Amino acid sequence: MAHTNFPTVLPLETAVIALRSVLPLDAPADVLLSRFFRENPELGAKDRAFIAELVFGVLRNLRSLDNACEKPTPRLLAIAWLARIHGMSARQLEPYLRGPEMDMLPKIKAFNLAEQPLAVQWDVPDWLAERLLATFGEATATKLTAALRRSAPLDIRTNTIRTKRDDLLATLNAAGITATATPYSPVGIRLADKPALNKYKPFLAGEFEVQDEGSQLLGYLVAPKRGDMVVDFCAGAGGKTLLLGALMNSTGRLYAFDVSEKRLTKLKPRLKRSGLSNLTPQLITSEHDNRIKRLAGKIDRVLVDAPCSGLGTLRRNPDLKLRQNPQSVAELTVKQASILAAAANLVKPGGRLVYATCSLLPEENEDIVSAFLANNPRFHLKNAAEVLSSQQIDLDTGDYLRLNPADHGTDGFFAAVLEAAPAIKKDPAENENAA
Ligand SMILES: C[S@@+](CC[C@H](N)C(=O)[O-])C[C@H]1O[C@@H](n2cnc3c(N)ncnc32)[C@H](O)[C@@H]1O
Repeated sequence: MAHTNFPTVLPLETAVIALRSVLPLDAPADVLLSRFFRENPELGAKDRAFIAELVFGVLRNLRSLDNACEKPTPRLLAIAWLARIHGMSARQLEPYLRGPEMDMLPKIKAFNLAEQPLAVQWDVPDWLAERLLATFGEATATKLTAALRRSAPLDIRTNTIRTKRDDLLATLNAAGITATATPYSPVGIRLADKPALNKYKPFLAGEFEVQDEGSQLLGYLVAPKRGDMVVDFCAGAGGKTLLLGALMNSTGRLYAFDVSEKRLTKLKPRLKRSGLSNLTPQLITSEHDNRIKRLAGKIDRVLVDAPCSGLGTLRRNPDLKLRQNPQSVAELTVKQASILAAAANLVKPGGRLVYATCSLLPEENEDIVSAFLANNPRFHLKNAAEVLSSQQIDLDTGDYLRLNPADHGTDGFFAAVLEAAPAIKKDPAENENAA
C-alpha cells in the first residue's frame, strides 16, 4: 500500500470533495478533476497524486464499490476504495474514519465480489458486459476487464527528429527517472513512475511526446516512406501525426485533418517542439469537405484514427464506460463507416489506408472493415503482423492488429491495413488495336 508519491497524512476530506465534484460525470472525468485542481491551487504534488489516484480508482471500480457499500456516498466510496482496492487495514484507516464508519468497514471489506453477477465483477454496465462476454468469452473478458481497471503506465515516444531512443533513455535514467525501452515500439520508452514532464527540459526541447505504446504501433502500420503524400484524417491534437512526420523524416507532405479546431490548436505547440517542417494542419467541416476532394486519388498513405467509444482506454478514461451506451456506440459506427469511405477516396492506386480505433467492440472494428471491403473491391486486407515484422517488430495478432492491456500492456487498440489495388498498366497492344 505504501506509495512514495503519496503524502504521509492522506488528504481524505479534500479527495472526497474532488470525488463529489467529478461523480456527476457531466463532462469527462479528467476535465472535471483538472478544474478542481485549478480551483485548489494550494494542493501540493503529493496531495494531487493521491486525490487523482483515489478519484480514478473509485471510477474504475465504481459498480463493485457501490455494491459493497450499503448506502454509497462519495465519502463511503472513497473509504471502500482505500479498504478494498488500495489495501489499507482497519488500523491504518481508523484515524480517518468518523461516526459509524468504523462499524461499516468490516462489512465493506467482507463484500464477496465473486458472488456477484459478471457485470459487477467486471465493473462495467450490463450492456457492455453482454458484449464483452459475446466477443471474448468469460475467461478472456475477466482478464481483460481486470487489466482495464489497473492504472496505465506512462509511455513516451522518442522524437527521432531530435534524438535517439538510447540517448533519451540515458538522459532520463541519469536524471533519476527510471525508464526502459518498450517491448514493441522501436521508439517507445516506459517510465516506472509518473513524473510531471511538462517542464522537463528534454520535453520542452521536443525530444519526446507522451504516447501509449499501442498508439505508436499504429504509426508503424501506416509506415509512410520518405517523400510520401500522407493524410492523417482524424488527427486530433496530432499524437499520431507527429510520429508519421518523424517516420517520414520530415520529408514529403503530411496533412493533419480534423473537424475540431480546439484539438488542432493543441497540435500547434507540439508541432513547434517536434522540429517537423512537412506538416499542414487543415480544419475540415466534415469528411465530405470540398477541400479534401482535390487530394482524391493522390495520397500514398491515409490513417483514419476514427472517433470511437474509447473503451480500450478505460485504464486512463474509466468514466467512458459510464458515458457510453448502446445508442452512442451505434451513432459512432455510422460516423466511422462514413469517414472510412471518404478517406478511401484519397488513396492512390497501390496506396495504403489504415483504419484504427481504441475500441474493443467488433461493431466499431471488424464489422466496419468487413462492410468497407464488401463495398470497395479496390481494397484488400493486408496482414498487420507482416507489416510490423517487415520493420523488425515481432508482434503477431493475426490479420488485424488487436492490442489490449492484459496481453500487451498497451491500451486496447484495433487496426486494419487496407491496400488499394495498383493501377492497371495498359497493354500497348490494346492501344494499337484500338487505333
Ligand atoms: C481518436 S481521435 C484522434 C486522436 C489522434 N489521432 C491522436 O493520435 O491524438 C478522433 C478524432 O476524430 C475527429 N473527428 C470526428 N469526426 C471527424 C470527421 N468527420 N472528420 C475528421 N475528423 C473527425 C475528432 O475531432 C477527434 O479528434
